Amino acid sequence: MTARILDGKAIAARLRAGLAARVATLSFQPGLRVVRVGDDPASGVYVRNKDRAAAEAGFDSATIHLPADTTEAALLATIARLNADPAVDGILVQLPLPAQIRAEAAIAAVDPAKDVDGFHPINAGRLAAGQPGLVPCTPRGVMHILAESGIDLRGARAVVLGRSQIVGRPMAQLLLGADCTVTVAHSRTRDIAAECRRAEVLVAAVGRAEMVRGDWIAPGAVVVDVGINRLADGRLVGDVAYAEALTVAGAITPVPGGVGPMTIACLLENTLEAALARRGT
Ligand SMILES: Nc1nc(=O)c2c([nH]1)NC[C@@H]1CN(c3ccc(C(=O)N[C@@H](CCC(=O)O)C(=O)O)cc3)C=[N+]21
Repeated sequence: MTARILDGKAIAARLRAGLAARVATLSFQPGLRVVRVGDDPASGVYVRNKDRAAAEAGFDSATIHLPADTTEAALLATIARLNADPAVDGILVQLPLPAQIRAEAAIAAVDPAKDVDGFHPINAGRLAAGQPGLVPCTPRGVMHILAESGIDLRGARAVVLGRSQIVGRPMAQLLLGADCTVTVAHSRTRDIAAECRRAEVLVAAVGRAEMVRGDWIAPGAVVVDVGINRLADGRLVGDVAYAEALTVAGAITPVPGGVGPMTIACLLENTLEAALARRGT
C-alpha cells in the first residue's frame, strides 16, 4: 500500500486563482505589508514566494526591510504607521525577530483588524472562544487541505504534535471546531510515539527533521507534515520520515509542496478577508 499524496501546491494554486478572481471585481487592491527585520534565512524563501503570489493575485503588497539592529521602539513606530494607513489591510511581522526585540510586543502592536498572521492575543482568544476573527495561516491552510481532500473529520481522533502559538495551539482549536477528538502532544509528553499511533489524523508541527517515524503512524492515517527543515546537505524535509510514512499512511502531505504553499495562499485569503471587513464591503 502507498499513501495518497495530498498536493498542497495544487490546492494552493486553485485557492490563489479564486482569490485573484474576487480581487479583480473590487474597486480597490487589498494592501499587504510585510515587515522584515534583519536577514533570518528561514524568512527569505517565504518573503520571496509571498511577494510573487500576492502580486499575481492582484494584491498591493510590499516588504519593508529594516536593518538587523533596529530597536523595538523603531519597529513599534513602523507598525503604528501601518496601523494608521488606510491603504494597508494586512500587516505581517516576519518571525523570528532579532534578540533586542520582544516578539510579543511586536505582535501585540498590530491592529487586530489587520493581523493577517492571526497571532495577536485578541485573535487567538477569538479562535479559542469560537468567535470569528483572523486565523493563523498555516493551520487555516491545513484545514483547507483536509476539506479539499474530502477527509471526514467528525469524531476523528486527531493528534497535533507541537504546542506553538503559531501552529500547534490554533491547529488544535480548528480541529476541535471541526468535531475532532483532539490530543496535543509535545516535548514533555510521556510517550509521543504511542500518542501518535492513536491518531486517525496526525498533524506534525514540531520543527524537527524526520522526527515522526513510520512505526509512529497508524495504518491508513492521514498525515499532515507542517515542518520545513533544511538539512546540512541542502535538502528540505518535513517533521515526518516521508519514505517510511508513505508505506503506512492512508494520505500524506509532501515537503516541499504540501503545507508551505497553503500558508502563503491563506495569508492572501486573510488579507482579502481583513480588507472586506475593514472597508465594509
Ligand atoms: N510572521 C510570520 N508568519 C509566517 O507565516 C512565517 C514567519 N513569520 N516566518 C517564517 C515562517 C516560514 N514560513 C513559510 C511559509 C511558506 C513556505 C513555503 O512556501 N515553502 C514551500 C517552498 C520551500 C522551498 O522551496 O524552500 C514549500 O513548502 O513547498 C516556507 C516557509 C512562514 N513563516
